[in-house]
Amino acid sequence: MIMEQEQAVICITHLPIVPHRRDDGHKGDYGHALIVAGQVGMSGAACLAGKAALRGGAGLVTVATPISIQPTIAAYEPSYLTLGLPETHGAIGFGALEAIHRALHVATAVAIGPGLGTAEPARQIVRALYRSLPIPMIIDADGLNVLAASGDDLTRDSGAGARIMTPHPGEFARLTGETTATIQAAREKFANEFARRHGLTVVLKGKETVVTDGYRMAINTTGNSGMATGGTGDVLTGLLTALVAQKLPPFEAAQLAVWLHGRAGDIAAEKHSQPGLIASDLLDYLGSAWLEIGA
Ligand SMILES: NC(=O)C1=CN([C@@H]2O[C@H](COP(=O)(O)OP(=O)(O)OC[C@H]3O[C@@H](n4cnc5c(N)ncnc54)[C@H](OP(=O)(O)O)[C@@H]3O)[C@@H](O)[C@H]2O)[C@@H](O)CC1
Ligand SMILES: Nc1ncnc2c1ncn2[C@@H]1O[C@H](COP(=O)(O)OP(=O)(O)O)[C@@H](O)[C@H]1O
Repeated sequence: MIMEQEQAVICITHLPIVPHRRDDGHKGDYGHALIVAGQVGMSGAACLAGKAALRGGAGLVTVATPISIQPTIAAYEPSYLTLGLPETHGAIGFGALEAIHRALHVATAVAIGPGLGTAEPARQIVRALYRSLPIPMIIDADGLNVLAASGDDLTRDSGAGARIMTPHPGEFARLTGETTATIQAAREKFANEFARRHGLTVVLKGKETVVTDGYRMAINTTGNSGMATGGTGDVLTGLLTALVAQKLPPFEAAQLAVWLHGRAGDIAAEKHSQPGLIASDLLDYLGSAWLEIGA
């Protein structure tokens, strides 16, 4: 198999270096994560991603969301900022792109997609940001679904920043045009080929999450089936965005994020059982996972 000749698959047991926090550090040193997420009925996705970005160590986190759910999201966690976006039928509207652009001057990484919906404004906004945003961007959930609907056109402008996609197998099937079963039968191969062809980092989620930039590949060793519950992917998106906002390179940030996320899931399962695990439990145990690796 070509992949085996070109690269060794490594298990994530040797983690990248944890972002250093200087004794005299201040919040401006640890990046500003901007999370564009949520619609009416899916405010939870934005809350989970926003709080996970805080637990990932970002100095500042802003959750940008349709204005009608901004108060709900703000009430969930006082430690992040919120930005109310123009909306249509409870999901982001066309005017949101301008508002996001105004917020971008402070951001060091952006995530888009959790709970966002797939209506036309979301499609146009995701595509526009994907194509040209000069800073790193994490694309998840509905962000991936709207890009999948663009067919094979995943080209970007020359000044565009790094892109990291975090599909579950169903989303990756939509992106590639394969069936979920086909993807699952050769996860490393499909993730590697896609990442290389489009010049981005892919985090193909599920048991033994695959992380690849098309040249290097790592397989995660943490996590459990209790994490197969709504919202755990939104937590990963926020955590990963925080690490990228702190200037970790995408491949390293993705390895560290999936390891910490899975480890928080394993600790949560020890405390609450696998069936009893819910996504917000991961937020409670991310700190314990960080401590295990000396942070
Ligand atoms: N609290 C909140 O606000 C929450 C909000 N959320 C938000 O909801 C939005 C929709 O996201 P979603 O993942 O629920 O739906 P979607 O991608 O359309 O999947 C539908 C189909 O895809 C497949 N499939 C899914 N997973 C698979 C897997 N691992 N492996 C294989 N196949 C898999 C599966 O197809 P099947 O296997 O049934 O044929 C399934 O029926 C999104 O914006 C998200 O952020 C959620 O995060 C929940 C908490
Ligand atoms: N059986 C499993 N073993 C390990 N990790 C899992 C398992 N099932 C789900 N996960 C993890 O849980 C998360 C689920 O994300 P996702 O499918 O996007 O859910 P959601 O859209 O509800 O947030 C991923 O990080 C995935 O790797």
